[in-house]
Amino acid sequence: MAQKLESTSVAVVAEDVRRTYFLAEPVDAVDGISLSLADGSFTAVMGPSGSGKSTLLNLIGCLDTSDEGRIEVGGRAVAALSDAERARLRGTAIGFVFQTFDLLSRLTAAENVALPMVFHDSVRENRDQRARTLLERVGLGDRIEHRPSELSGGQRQRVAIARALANDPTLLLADEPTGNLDTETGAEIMDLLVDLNRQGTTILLVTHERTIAEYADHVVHLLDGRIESLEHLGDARDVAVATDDRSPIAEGGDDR
Ligand SMILES: Nc1ncnc2c1ncn2[C@@H]1O[C@H](COP(=O)(O)OP(=O)(O)OP(=O)(O)O)[C@@H](O)[C@H]1O
Repeated sequence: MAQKLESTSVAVVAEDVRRTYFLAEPVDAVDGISLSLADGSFTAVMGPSGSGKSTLLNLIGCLDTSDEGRIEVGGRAVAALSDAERARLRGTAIGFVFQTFDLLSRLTAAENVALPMVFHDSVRENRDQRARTLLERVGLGDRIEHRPSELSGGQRQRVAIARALANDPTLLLADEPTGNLDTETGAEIMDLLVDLNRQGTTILLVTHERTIAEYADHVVHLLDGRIESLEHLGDARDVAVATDDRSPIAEGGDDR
């Protein structure tokens, strides 16, 4: 088992990460979390409201910075990066999908998807072509010129996923991506995420729904900003998630 872990490349490492918010009184939103996600893994983060799920995701996604501890994404320690380097890492290696889709309402689906490519490819034709390809990949080849208001919730989330893939990230972070969708549409979005994961994208997803978490291979349960437990689902055989000592968390599956 240890051998398998050593041979697995790691997409994300968090070591004793802490984030405290100071309002009326200090809140330890993330209170010493250590975690390592293997390349190509699919992990869900669950926990009650306020347990630190979104804060953890935002720290890993370089949308926020930790007060203590170390986070590495794709082998790069994010604290050591300048603001510009961190923005570049966020814009190239990481894709984000949010509950509220966050599309620009005046832009078409293709324009929304092409937007993050502006800084990476100066040729408009290339961007347009890639946006079309990505929209086809998420099953929206016939909705390329539609604006968000002309799309269903599930279609909007597909556009958001295509946009998250714009710069070919290795890590996809999804915060309650099915939270605004009915059960059936949510299941379609999860099938799409499973497909992307099978094609190699590492996925870290926040959800409060057990049925959604069960699409992942691993579940991290948070409570009060700490990891309460880790769970390996189905036939997840690799030790894709490990805590501080990087040792296997559970009977990881060699004998399942
Ligand atoms: N910007 C902020 N300023 C102050 N406190 C914050 C801020 N963001 C989060 N918190 C607090 O940090 C704690 C963790 O919040 P977080 O949003 O990470 O929880 P969560 O598990 O994602 O919750 P939910 O399931 O309700 O979205 C909560 O107590 C919250 O009130």
